[in-house]
Amino acid sequence: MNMNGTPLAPEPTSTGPDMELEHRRAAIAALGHELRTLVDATVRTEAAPDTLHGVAAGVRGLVARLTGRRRTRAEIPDVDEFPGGTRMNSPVTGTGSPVAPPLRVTPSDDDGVVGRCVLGIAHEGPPGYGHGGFSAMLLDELMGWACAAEGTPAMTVSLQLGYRGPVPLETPLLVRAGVTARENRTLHVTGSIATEADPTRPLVTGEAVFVTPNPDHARNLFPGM
Ligand SMILES: CCCCC/C=C\C/C=C\C/C=C\C/C=C\CCCC(=O)SCCNC(=O)CCNC(=O)[C@H](O)C(C)(C)COP(=O)(O)OP(=O)(O)OC[C@H]1O[C@@H](n2cnc3c(N)ncnc32)[C@H](O)[C@@H]1OP(=O)(O)O
Repeated sequence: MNMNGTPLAPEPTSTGPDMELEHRRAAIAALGHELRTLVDATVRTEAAPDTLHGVAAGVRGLVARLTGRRRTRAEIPDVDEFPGGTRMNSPVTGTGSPVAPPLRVTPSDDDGVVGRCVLGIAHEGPPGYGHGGFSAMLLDELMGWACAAEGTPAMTVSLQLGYRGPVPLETPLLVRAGVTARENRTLHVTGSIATEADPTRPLVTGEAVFVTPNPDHARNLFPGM
């Protein structure tokens, strides 16, 4: 199973096309890391309006430097592995994403998968706590990884959450997900979010149904697959 690594990808160790891929991923992750720092600084700053206008102009200049071909809707980038692997710009796991925490996914000691991340002020709902929608995103994503880890990539058709306690920001979090039952193309998945410091007290629990699209449907949905 492919894992999402640390914010800055490791130094390339392979040769040829693999090295080029690692270089591209490292560059995407490096930009993502700086953008997340910018996002965090942006949502925290109390700088004067003149400073904010100056920074906005600087950012406009940076956007103009991202020239060349842009990927089209539904195109699968060559740095990605789909389905069930690295997604550099995923809003949840993507090390290149400005908004992803990003969630780092590893296999669990027991069945299923584990995700680790820290939410920041950019992910805030109630002051000091994570937005409930972000909790849903973390769980939905990790549940998808649990399906993929079993060799059956699938899409969410239903997701039910219990919010038992607020999820603290700037606190290491432990997300868990595992497939509990399957019937043909339908998978039942459960998951939870807790803090690393208190892993047995779930703050959010989830139950979901995932379905692996039939092959014709999958080809229609993901023509680039
Ligand atoms: C082999 C190709 C694999 C293709 C790759 C597929 C997915 C890969 C995607 C990501 C995997 C990678 C990593 C995971 C990362 C992130 C996870 C994020 C997850 C998401 O963010 S994902 C976005 C939100 N998600 C949607 O956008 C789905 C909208 N949906 C549909 O596009 C269709 O729904 C579809 C295509 C899923 C199935 O369509 P279909 O035509 O293939 O299948 P069909 O309709 O026949 O249903 C088959 C059986 O599911 C049962 N069923 C249906 N709905 C149900 C419900 N609500 N509750 C309980 N059971 C339900 C039926 O009752 C039937 O059961 P039965 O067979 O027993 O009668």
